[in-house]
Amino acid sequence: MQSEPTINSSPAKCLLSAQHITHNFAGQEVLQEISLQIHQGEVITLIGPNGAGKSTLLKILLGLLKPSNGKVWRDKNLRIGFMPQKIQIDQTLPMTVRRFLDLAATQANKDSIPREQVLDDLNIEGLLDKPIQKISGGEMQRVLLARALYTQPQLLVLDEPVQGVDIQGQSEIYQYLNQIRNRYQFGILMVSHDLHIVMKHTDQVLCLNKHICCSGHPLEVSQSPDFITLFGAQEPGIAVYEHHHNSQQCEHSHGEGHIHLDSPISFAPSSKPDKILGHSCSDHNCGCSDSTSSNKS
Ligand SMILES: Nc1ncnc2c1ncn2[C@@H]1O[C@H](COP(=O)(O)OP(=O)(O)OP(=O)(O)O)[C@@H](O)[C@H]1O
Repeated sequence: MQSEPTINSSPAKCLLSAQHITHNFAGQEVLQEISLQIHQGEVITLIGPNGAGKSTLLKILLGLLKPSNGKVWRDKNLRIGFMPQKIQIDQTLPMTVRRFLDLAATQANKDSIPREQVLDDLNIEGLLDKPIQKISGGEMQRVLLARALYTQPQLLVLDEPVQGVDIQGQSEIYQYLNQIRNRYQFGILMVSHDLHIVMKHTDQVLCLNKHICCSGHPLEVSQSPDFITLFGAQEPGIAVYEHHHNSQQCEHSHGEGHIHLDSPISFAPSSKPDKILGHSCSDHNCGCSDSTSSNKS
């Protein structure tokens, strides 16, 4: 049984819950009986091979796709910042990065991350007046992340956020996500193929191959036979992040007065992003079981 995520020893608020999601495309089953929950301040990473159903599951959780069966519940008025895997923009559309970001901007509130800070943190100021079609793949990832943050999210949903980013940039993005999660208590759900970096910056790993093969703390998942079958054993030199809890307080997930930021991350102009690239909660009651939106078909 998973322990409840805590912020200052109080159970963290559930942001989203999916129960028994199944999905078929033209009669072919691509998701089977998926259940999960995401809480405030929690990072869940979805891993799985190509075609495992990761993007399909995200679309269902976001409400962009109706599942063939199952229910998705979202907290009332939940603001979700979504970073898609890729985005198609017409080459002839006259659109600067600034305009692209402003289209996503919503009214700031006292708990939200300031837009100027997002631009500064992600080192985007120098890109603002460029046509969006002219920026590099790695720059685009930073712009897409900034766009997701401009929506003042309570939940960030990131589909392969480091795709196309160089190794240093990948590490910077994951560290940055970790910092802002600690500071603003977002929930984060992300898809990644990058196992050992992800392991360091996630609370729960959910390993998907149409169904949930294994899930839980990164250390447990990395030793699970199902995980090893899918991804192979982790090399001895790869350190898996250990996240220590006790029943009273979480060392890493903190509310006011308990913020532990790592050293500030800077996305150095010299780092030229180039071409590179949970748990199953069915047994874990977070109080979200009252489903308000049934998508049963
Ligand atoms: N709109 C669609 N119509 C029919 N089949 C689809 C559709 N979208 C996805 N699929 C199929 O569903 C399966 C899961 O696709 P999905 O994109 O969710 O996988 P994924 O885990 O995100 O893969 P990847 O790691 O390659 O991005 C694949 O077999 C894919 O071909």
